[in-house]
Amino acid sequence: MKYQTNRKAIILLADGTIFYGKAVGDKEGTAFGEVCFNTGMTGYQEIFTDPSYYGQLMVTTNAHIGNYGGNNEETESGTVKISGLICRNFSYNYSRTRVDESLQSFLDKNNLFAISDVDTRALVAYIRDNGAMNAVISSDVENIDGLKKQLAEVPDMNGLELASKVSTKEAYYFGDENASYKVAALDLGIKKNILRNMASRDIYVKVFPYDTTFEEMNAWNPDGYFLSNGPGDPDPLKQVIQTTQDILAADKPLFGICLGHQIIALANGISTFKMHHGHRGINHPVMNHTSGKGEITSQNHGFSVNYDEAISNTNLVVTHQHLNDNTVMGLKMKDKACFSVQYHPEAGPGPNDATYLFDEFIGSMKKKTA
Ligand SMILES: NC(=O)CC[C@H](N)C(=O)O
Repeated sequence: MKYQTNRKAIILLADGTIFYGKAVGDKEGTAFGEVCFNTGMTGYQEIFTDPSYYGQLMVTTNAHIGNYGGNNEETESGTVKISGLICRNFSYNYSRTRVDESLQSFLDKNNLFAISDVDTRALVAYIRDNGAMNAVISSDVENIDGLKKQLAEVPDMNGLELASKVSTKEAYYFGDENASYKVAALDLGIKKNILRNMASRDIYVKVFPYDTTFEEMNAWNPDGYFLSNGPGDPDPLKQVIQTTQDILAADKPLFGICLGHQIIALANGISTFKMHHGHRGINHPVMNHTSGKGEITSQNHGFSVNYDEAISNTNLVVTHQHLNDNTVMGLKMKDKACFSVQYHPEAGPGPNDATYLFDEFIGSMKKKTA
């Protein structure tokens, strides 16, 4: 096993700024995407496999990545979804009892190009000041002009539809078919832990491709509907917005997480916008206006729901807000069994403050079936 790398690599940002690093495993490679950062101290495998990160270059702010290896159960989907990894110290060495392989071998299997030895603090400070932007990471350090040309062709995240890239092609089932509740989940890039959370609460889930209509899902006769998380801009997902409006018109219980939350806002005529650099980490503070308590939450989003439009919309109330910047974190419709959150109640980085939302979803289905 190797413990260090010597191959030079660069990060070239769309505005021309360059940072330097080294190619993990001495690999040659080039990867494009929107550069974003996650502040979680743990959970790197969950981050790398979260479909919501599809097409993004991930900067991890924790100084060490890979030191507890890789575990096949700690994934949010079957494959790595980030387009490239940027870190400070990549641990070729690892130590843990429940380990299946090194992080390097996990990333190699997934053909992920990663670079280490980067001044990630300077890079993150730069993104925080200048905003999220497209970038390229590459070992082809002599080819700056060529990389610049290719980078100019990478589409902007604003307006980009990506759910179709990660959604299942065929419907599938999750959980016990004799469970008390049946939920139809629209897969916009669903995380496995959402399915695990529902199955452990007596829910049998049927996961449908992102472009399934309400009629097709309703034919299975579910007790409730779920709109998942997922990558990209929510606004171009016109068919999903229509399906959501049809679910609401039929007065069925509906729960949405992250991209699903943004879709519920759009279905109510509230717009979304691209944030300056987004929220990605495992300790984001949120105010729950119903309980009056703060919650520590996991977040991963680069778009947000327009607060002024949400607060003046007569169909719904803003139930949760981010305590750092007051952005909309939760919505509830006044006369329908429909609610949503921008954060990830299913994530389990330590605090489990928000898992009560799955119980509330069951409560809303109980009322409907009673
Ligand atoms: N985790 C998610 O579902 C992310 C939603 C959306 N792609 C955003 O970046 O805001």
